[in-house]
Amino acid sequence: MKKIGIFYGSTTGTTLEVAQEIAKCLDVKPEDVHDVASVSPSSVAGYDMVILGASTWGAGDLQEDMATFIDGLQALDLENKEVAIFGCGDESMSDTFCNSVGEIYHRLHDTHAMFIAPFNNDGYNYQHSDSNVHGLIVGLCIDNVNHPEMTSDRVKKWCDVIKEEIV
Ligand SMILES: Cc1cc2nc3c(=O)[nH]c(=O)nc-3n(C[C@H](O)[C@H](O)[C@H](O)COP(=O)(O)O)c2cc1C
Repeated sequence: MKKIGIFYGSTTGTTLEVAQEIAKCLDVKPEDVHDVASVSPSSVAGYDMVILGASTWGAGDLQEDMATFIDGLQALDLENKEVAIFGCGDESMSDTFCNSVGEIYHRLHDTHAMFIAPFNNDGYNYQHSDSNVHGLIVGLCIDNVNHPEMTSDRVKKWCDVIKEEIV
C-alpha cells in the first residue's frame, strides 16, 4: 500500500476542509494531513504519493504559504513520487479560476515528479484557468463559494481517479 501525504495551504479554511474530505475518501490518517505553513518541504520524503492543495488569491496568485512551500519543493528531486494537485477558488473570478492548480503543476515541472489524477471539466463555468494545460485540467478544482453542493461529489470522483491511478 502506498503511503499518501496531503499538504495544503489555506487562508480562510476552505482548502483545509477539502483536504480533510479527501483524506477521508482515501483513508489518509489525520497525522498525514499537513498545513504547509508548519512543515518543511523535505517532509514529503516520507511519502510515495503527495497530494498538494491550495487556494487562489489576489488576481490568480498561489496561496502564500503554498507559494513558499513550493519554493522549497522546487529544490528537491521528486523522481518516482506521484503528485496530485487540487485547488479551491471562485468561478466568478472567471479569468483566474483555480490558477493555483496550474501554478503548482508548472513550478514543479523540473522536479521529475510524476503527475497523476487530472480531472474533467464537467459542470464548471468560467472563462480561463491556468489549471487547463493544453486542454487537460491537471487537478481537482473546487468552488466552495458558488457551488458547495458539488464539492463532495467532485471530491469523491477525483479520489476514485486517484485510486485507479496509484500503482
Ligand atoms: C481578495 C480575493 C481574491 C481572490 N482571487 C481569486 C482568484 O483569482 N481566483 C480564484 O479562483 N479564486 C479567488 N478567490 C477565492 C478564494 O480562492 C476562495 O474563497 C477559496 O475558497 C479560499 O480558500 P482558503 O480559505 O483555503 O484560502 C479570491 C478571494 C478573495 C477574497
